[in-house]
Amino acid sequence: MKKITGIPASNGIAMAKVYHLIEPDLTYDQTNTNNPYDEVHRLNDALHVTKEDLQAIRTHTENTLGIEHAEIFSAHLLVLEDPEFIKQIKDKITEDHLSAEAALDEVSKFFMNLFENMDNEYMRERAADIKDVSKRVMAHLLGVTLPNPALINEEVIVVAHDLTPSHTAQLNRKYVKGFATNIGGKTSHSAIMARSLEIPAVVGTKEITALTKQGDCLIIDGNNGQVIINPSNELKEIYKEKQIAFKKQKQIWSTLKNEQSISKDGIQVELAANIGSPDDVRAVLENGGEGIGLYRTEFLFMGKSTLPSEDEQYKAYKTVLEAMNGKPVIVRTLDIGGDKEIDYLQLPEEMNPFLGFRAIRFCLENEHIFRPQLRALLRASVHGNLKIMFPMVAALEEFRQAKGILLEEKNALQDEGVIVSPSIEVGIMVEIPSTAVLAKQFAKEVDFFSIGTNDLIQYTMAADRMNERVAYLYQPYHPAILNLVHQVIEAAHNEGKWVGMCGEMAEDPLAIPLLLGLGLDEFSMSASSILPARSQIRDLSKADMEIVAHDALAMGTAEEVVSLIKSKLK
Ligand SMILES: C=C(OP(=O)(O)O)C(=O)O
Ligand SMILES: [Mg+2]
Repeated sequence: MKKITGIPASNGIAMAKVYHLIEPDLTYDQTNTNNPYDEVHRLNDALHVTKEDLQAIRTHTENTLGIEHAEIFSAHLLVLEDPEFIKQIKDKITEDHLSAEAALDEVSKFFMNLFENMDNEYMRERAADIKDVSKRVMAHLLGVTLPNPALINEEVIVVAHDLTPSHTAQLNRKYVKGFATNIGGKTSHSAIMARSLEIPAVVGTKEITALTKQGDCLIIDGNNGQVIINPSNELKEIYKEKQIAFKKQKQIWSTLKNEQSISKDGIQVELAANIGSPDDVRAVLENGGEGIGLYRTEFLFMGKSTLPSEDEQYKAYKTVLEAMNGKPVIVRTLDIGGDKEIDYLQLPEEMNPFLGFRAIRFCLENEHIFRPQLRALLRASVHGNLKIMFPMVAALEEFRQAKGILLEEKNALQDEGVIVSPSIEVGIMVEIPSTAVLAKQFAKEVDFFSIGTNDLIQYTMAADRMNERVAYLYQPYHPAILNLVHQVIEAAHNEGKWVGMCGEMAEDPLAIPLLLGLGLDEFSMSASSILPARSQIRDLSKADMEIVAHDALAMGTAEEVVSLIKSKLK
């Protein structure tokens, strides 16, 4: 038995077998061969088993996650069956006497290069398919096993160095009972995903992959970050009790499902949810969400091999708007970059991806991707209460340009006779310090702000949100952050605009009293945090919290702020 501690990322307790989601080393030594015949034979075998793997994954994915998620594997099968691709690999073996591994590597790199440089989006996307298929064939040639998260069919806790959003998109909630990762923080996407799937997670453990092996028994406590490897029977019993207690607490919270989010002294706020796909709406409604405060649309673009069409997007937005039945739904336009990669877009690697070509910067330069998304949103707007939000806005010109494109598309649709809602609010995320500092000027032009503290904290403190070594500097309660939040709320209220927060800070029980005191109008969080937050707010007096917040703004360190809140919450 061994205990380690990581960063608690999603509430709840899980106990199950370890499933290692670890990418193996695919480097090879042998580059030449004296037996081309044997090498071709090895290649044929590897192609054959890869095909069987892909067919099995496709069927399983289709049955568990739906046909849309399975499409990517059909595209991969097409690559595998491409006669030209296979012929060239075999020629390299028979004519140049390369080993099967070297021949596969050379030919797939050649085709990837060719497709990446084509002036055709569709062909560029094929490069990502080739990369994926070659990886599978290579693994078979080397006799190593690639993880296939889509094939999990028993209860497990996924253990990984990190979980990419495309990995998490393939996970089946029925079987995956929790995550534990080496790296990441509370606001890394694996953590956010765990919360939206409502499964316990502990991230940033540094060494969980090294300390466990496939099939070990694991307990993770997402409430305090504890991870126990191969626990004693006694400890298993203790944790079973804890699981029961947590369930009971959830039942008490559930009585607040249809209640208002109103403080002890009668001030009402809105408790909304962050979602990543239409499937998440069910949990929002079950947890008494009063709206969607952030729909992260990038997940529509991930876990597949091509861009989603305008119609596909329209259907997703319409589904969410209809399901929310007139409650506000804030849809954020595509926010890729940073840790959110989309393979088929083939974006060049950057030295500092979090400071690079991402989100609104990418969309404004790729109108062929931005405009269809805006059209899909405008068309869907008649099905509910839509608000559109632009991510990572650093300068007023970006907002003006994005809004200009939105208006052009609105006019174009109306000219085509399409009805568009006349009352769509258009706002921005405040997640870059320049925008928080200039909130007064922005507030004259936007309809609302939603503060994205996940990024605002990392940019203000210059501390990567993914890096557990600088996690000590990633301080939501730092007076610098509180002063920025205060400034944004004041600027908006002076212009009669409202302010929400969709960063993870909005669900933090220590931050909620301060945010209420600072006058935040809307708190958007993972669905499972809504009821505990409602319970907390109903016990707080806004007038008292205004005094606490005022004192906190004048403090010098996060530690002082935390002691202040703790003393007031006793
Ligand atoms: C909500 C935010 O956006 P994301 O976590 O998707 O970057 C944020 O930055 O706070
Ligand atoms: Mg962000």
